[in-house]
Amino acid sequence: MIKETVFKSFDNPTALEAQLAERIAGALQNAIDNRGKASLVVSGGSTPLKLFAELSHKMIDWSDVYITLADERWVDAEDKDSNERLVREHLLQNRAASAKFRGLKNMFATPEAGLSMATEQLANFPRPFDVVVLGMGNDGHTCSWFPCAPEEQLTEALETDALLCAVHPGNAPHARISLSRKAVLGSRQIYLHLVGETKLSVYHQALESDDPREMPIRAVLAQHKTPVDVFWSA
Ligand SMILES: O=C(O)[C@H](O)[C@@H](O)[C@H](O)[C@H](O)COP(=O)(O)O
Repeated sequence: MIKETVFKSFDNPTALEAQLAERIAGALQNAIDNRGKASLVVSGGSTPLKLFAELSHKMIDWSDVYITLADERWVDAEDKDSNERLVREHLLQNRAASAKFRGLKNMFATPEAGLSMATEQLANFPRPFDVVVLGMGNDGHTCSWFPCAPEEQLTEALETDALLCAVHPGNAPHARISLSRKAVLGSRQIYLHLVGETKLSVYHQALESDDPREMPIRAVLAQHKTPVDVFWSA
């Protein structure tokens, strides 16, 4: 059984997005005030789009904010499945247009071949990351730590000291590049952003054991090093 930390519940996604955007913007500006720059890691998928839009209007010093992704599908940045495309279209808009975004996809043919270049792209990011926003799939994956990936790839994602890893999920489209567990936990604050009853029951199932191979989100929930606040809305 995993001991739950902070769980915030909202009646609707709009209320959640307003509060989470406020929290993230506050943390980023605080980092800039204290350390001169800030870093933000966001997830792709469908859940965070309105959060991105809300954040993009916040009045903070966006030109001092470095943004990257928790994971990326190995597709071109214009592809409909690209997480970078989502970030460009929904987050790097309005006031946030001046943020420094570095994506994870590059010109190499595979994520394995592109790992070093992607790692170099993140070299000047403030670490630990100030804020990491994660999503969760209905199979209990987060980032691209898929339970259906070959065992050695999941082991690598969960155990490597490297920043990034390559994953080929068995049951999800596209090869992926993903932050490792160590990279994600190397942050000041993690938010887990969940919407809907299905995600709530998957989350409760995740809390029942600490075996991350079955449900890799447990690798984030079953630790005490980095604070994880769960933001859930109906
Ligand atoms: O590229 C991705 O797919 C993500 O980064 C992934 O980890 C996502 O956060 C979850 O799959 C939830 O996705 P939804 O928000 O679409 O449910």
